[in-house]
Amino acid sequence: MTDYYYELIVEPDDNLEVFIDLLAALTNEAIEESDGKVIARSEEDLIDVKEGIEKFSQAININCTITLTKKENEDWIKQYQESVKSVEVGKFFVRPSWDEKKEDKIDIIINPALSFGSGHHETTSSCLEAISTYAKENYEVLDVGTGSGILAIAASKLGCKVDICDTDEICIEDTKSNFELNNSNFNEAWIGSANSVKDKKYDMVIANIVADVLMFIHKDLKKCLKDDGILVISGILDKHKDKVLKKFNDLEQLELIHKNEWITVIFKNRS
Ligand SMILES: C[S@@+](CC[C@H](N)C(=O)[O-])C[C@H]1O[C@@H](n2cnc3c(N)ncnc32)[C@H](O)[C@@H]1O
Repeated sequence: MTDYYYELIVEPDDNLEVFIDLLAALTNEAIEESDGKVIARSEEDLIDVKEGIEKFSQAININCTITLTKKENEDWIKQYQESVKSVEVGKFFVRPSWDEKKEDKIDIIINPALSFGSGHHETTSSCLEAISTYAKENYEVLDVGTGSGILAIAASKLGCKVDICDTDEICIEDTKSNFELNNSNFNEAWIGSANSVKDKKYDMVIANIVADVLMFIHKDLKKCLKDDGILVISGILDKHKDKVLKKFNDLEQLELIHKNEWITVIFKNRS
């Protein structure tokens, strides 16, 4: 990338379309139309293009304001990368791959992508806290609605054996890539939800979805818990807290984490 680029702004009093066609013909760069102006930007100096347009506007007798400015080139990729922040939560340090890891924390790499779960959202960070506190080595864990896979990766880095599911196929693909990126392993992955679990029972089930879906799949979540298994549910706006707690009152509430308007609840199955 060069240190500078050139911006040519052409503002005719009339017949803008003709000037758009001319500018498109005179330069290989993408051009932009905005508020009666046509703009070209290039790392070339565009002086010849400017002169060509001046001659043309004189020839067809249309008054045209033409400005050519040399501008400093920004490093957009660097700026974008700097806008994606790492986040420290519980035992974990979640970072994009271009940031340094933190020595005293468990490293999780998540690069920005379409799937939900960068660690910044209150619901994800509360679940990471819950995993920090309640997940134990060799636990069988199911992550329902895995998104980017962040929670499953966190559990796997604590020595748990994780299964993952999401109704969105893209999330399953993203999660698989993120496991690779983190040199971690999962056990089983499927497109779908907790109702696909047949006889398996888990030490811990995590579901960061939304209140109505959690209530809808309540029986499926409970069914795949071991007798004293831990259930973490999140994605619940505090205005839905009472109805969700009522639905899940067949489990013992261990903890409720409140972050801004979001709540996360940790339950223990009643044997
Ligand atoms: C809020 S994101 C959570 C992502 C990640 N687990 C986290 O904590 O950041 C919710 C995810 O649940 C998935 N989802 C929605 N309904 C679901 C259902 N009934 N069963 C499984 N996954 C579901 C969505 O596709 C989405 O990826």
